[in-house]
Amino acid sequence: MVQPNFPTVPQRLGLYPVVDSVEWIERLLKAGVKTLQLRIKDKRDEEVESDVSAAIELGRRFDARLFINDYWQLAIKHQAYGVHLGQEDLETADLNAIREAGLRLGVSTHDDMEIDVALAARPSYIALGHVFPTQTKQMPSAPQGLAQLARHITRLGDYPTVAIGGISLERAPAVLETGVGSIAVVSAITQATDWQAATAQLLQLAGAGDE
Ligand SMILES: Cc1ncc(COP(=O)(O)OP(=O)(O)O)c(N)n1
Ligand SMILES: Cc1ncsc1CCOP(=O)(O)O
Ligand SMILES: [Mg+2]
Repeated sequence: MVQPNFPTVPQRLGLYPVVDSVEWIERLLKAGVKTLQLRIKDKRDEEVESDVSAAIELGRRFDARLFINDYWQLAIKHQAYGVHLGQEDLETADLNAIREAGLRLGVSTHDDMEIDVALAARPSYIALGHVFPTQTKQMPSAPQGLAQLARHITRLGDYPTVAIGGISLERAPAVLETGVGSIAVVSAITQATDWQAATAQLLQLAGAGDE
């Protein structure tokens, strides 16, 4: 079986909130979250650098696994725990630079072919999505559903995996049943009427990740 060729992550990353501000990062760290992502879209590096560096600093202070979405050069510059990249991002990012800087790498996939591409890069984890319909991001493909997710998890064996897309509190147990090591969520937390209660319940279900 293929092994990561990037610094490793725990096999189970647990609850993995994906949020778009330093304020959310700080709140979630204070709530006990240990794996999380700063996902700011469509801004220039100069516009996001102070947020990226503040989030990384917070992640370090709370001894958490903070991934930066897309902005891999800033992630290297400020020494993030890791970077998350999609399939198109893989075409332009300098993976050797990310590896040599000691950052973990997560890669998005949506089907078997994209899993082949991701495995060729041997990242630290592979994200599988979108599992259910989502309002958060326009997706060009159909949701893969639980049966396909379970098939992908079986295919990937011990490789660290993350499920994403439409995962609500109600759906989380069935997603975790597939054996996936982590559930990445946006709206389940950021749109919850009580985000603290939602985070606590999701942490209870998925855990904060292995040490
Ligand atoms: C954990 C996780 N999985 C998937 C994604 C999506 O990444 P990508 O396909 O590059 O799309 P954008 O998030 O950049 O719009 C993610 N961010 N995190
Ligand atoms: C960023 C991303 N990538 C695939 S689905 C998704 C959004 C997930 O958001 P939600 O948890 O609100 O469905
Ligand atoms: Mg991306």
